[in-house]
Amino acid sequence: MELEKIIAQIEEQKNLPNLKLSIKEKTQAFTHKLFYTLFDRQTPVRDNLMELGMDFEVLSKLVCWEPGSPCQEIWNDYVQMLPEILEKLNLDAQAIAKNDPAANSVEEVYLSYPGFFAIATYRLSHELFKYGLPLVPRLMTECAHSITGTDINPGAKIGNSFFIDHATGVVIGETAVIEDNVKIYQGVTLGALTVNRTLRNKKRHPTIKNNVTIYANATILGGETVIGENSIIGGNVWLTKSVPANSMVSHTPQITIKNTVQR
Ligand SMILES: CC(=O)OC[C@H](N)C(=O)O
Repeated sequence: MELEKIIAQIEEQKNLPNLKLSIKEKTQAFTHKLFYTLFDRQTPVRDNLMELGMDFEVLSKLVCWEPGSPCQEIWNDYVQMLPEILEKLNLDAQAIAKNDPAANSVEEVYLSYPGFFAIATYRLSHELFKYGLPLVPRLMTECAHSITGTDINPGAKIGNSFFIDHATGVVIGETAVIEDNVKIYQGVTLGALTVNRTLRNKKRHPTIKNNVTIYANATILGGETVIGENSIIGGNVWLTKSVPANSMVSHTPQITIKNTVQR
């Protein structure tokens, strides 16, 4: 094929108004700068907030191409929300430090816990999601996903003192609701029963009530599935229906152990 034709073909398939990879790169930089502003002692808060405001202006010009969609004016309201978000994040960090015997200090939690970075990014993105800002909240949590392996949709609703330990492979869907003091471990999925476009904007991910613990690799599916408060969901459980408060749910596989020498 002639070079001119190849170029025309590639240009044609990129003919989508929002297909600008700079949006992704700028959102990643914005997410990291926000985290540094909130948690790095050596980062000057005043200067960084100014810079973030300018970064946000650039970003919002890139994503707000539909007339009437909310844009730059969000920033001032968002800054007003930061103390409340910070308070919630401190509760998350305390929940980790309080529950995990491997945590030596709260600094260690802020610096090293992938679950904390994922929750922080989720909480910071959820506010922008609530304002209706296109693309940016989703790209923020995707930035955390690529670093931590934890995929939390910015639309999920998550209460106070949320603890994700180890974090790799956790998936929390867009319409999941998680109440307070919930603990989850690596590989947990809070997902939809079926993936079907007609379920768009419908509640399709589970509700997890207060004080529930969900151990590694448990999969809980469905918008009507409610895990009652104080319940414990064991590792590898596959659950598609509700369980009442104070339930202990376990998966009991048969494991056979034989001596390889005696047989
Ligand atoms: C987490 C999950 O269920 O994902 C499936 C699909 N993306 C949905 O949101 O329904």
